[in-house]
Amino acid sequence: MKWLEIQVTTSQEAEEAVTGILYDLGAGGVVIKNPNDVKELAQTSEWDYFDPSLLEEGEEVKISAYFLITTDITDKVNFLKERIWELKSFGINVGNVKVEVSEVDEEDWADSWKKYYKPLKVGKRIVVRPLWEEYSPKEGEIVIDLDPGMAFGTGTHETTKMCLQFLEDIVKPGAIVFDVGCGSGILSIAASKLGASYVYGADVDEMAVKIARENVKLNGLENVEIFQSDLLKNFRGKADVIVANIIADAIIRLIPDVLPHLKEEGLFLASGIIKDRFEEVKERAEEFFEIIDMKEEKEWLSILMKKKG
Ligand SMILES: C[S@@+](CC[C@H](N)C(=O)[O-])C[C@H]1O[C@@H](n2cnc3c(N)ncnc32)[C@H](O)[C@@H]1O
Repeated sequence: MKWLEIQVTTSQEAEEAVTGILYDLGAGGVVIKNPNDVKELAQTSEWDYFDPSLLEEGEEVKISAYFLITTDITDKVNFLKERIWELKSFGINVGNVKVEVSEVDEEDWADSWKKYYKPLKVGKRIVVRPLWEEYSPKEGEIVIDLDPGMAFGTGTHETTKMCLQFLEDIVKPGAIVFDVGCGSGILSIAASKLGASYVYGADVDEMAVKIARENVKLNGLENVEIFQSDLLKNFRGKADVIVANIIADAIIRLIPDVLPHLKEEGLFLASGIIKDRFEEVKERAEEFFEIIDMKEEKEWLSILMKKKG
């Protein structure tokens, strides 16, 4: 299968914002090559082998986004350039920006991020282990085996990390958990390993459903069911915890449907909210929920809510 790649070379400072723009444009996948992440990983990790050539790269970040070949790429590139120009006008140093478009085979990019992806400890107990890496768990650790393929959810993104940290605290033994927008299945798998009695995870994207199912199998879990759904449409029953790590627009659309699917004392964890959109999400959420906790990393927010008293 052929894809169109838009590769943006930009500064460290603009990485998050440019990545957000590429996701907004509907990228089917985004691969970020940030030499600083690799350097940090090399210093802090305990892995036996590290490809030294990865340390030789400079400071510039390369963000590659992949689009179906049918996409009108000229419109996307023009929109991207305008938005980058806007960032500049807000005083963000975007560096020496380069935007390049090329045609690539799926196999070429679907695997290219793997060398940047190593076992990752998130929160107090969870370790996300890419399928191709060895890891010996320490006492008390919960290991999630994962091959995210082209689905979102490696555990490295702030929004996923914050969800995992929250789940560690809120998933009680025997809980029923709904994972809306499950991507690679990472949060569903985490919920199951944290003691949930049953987990339902769904994604609108067929590819994500397939990948999540494979990851559930890989982890040998029998209490996680993955299916296709637009938000909560195909979910039945009520949950103790509903987690949704999607973009702000989807969260706003989802909010009114959450309450009928939540048990009386249930918790709703909404993530993937870019700070600029917080007020909008909060206003809608507070019609139904009380915000009881929040986490913030870089420009992202995760909000924990319970039914209004
Ligand atoms: C940011 S990713 C989160 C993946 C994973 N849950 C994680 O935390 O890493 C958002 C996921 O939501 C899915 N998604 C977007 N809109 C959706 C919708 N309307 N209904 C269900 N899933 C949706 C996307 O396909 C994507 O897999």
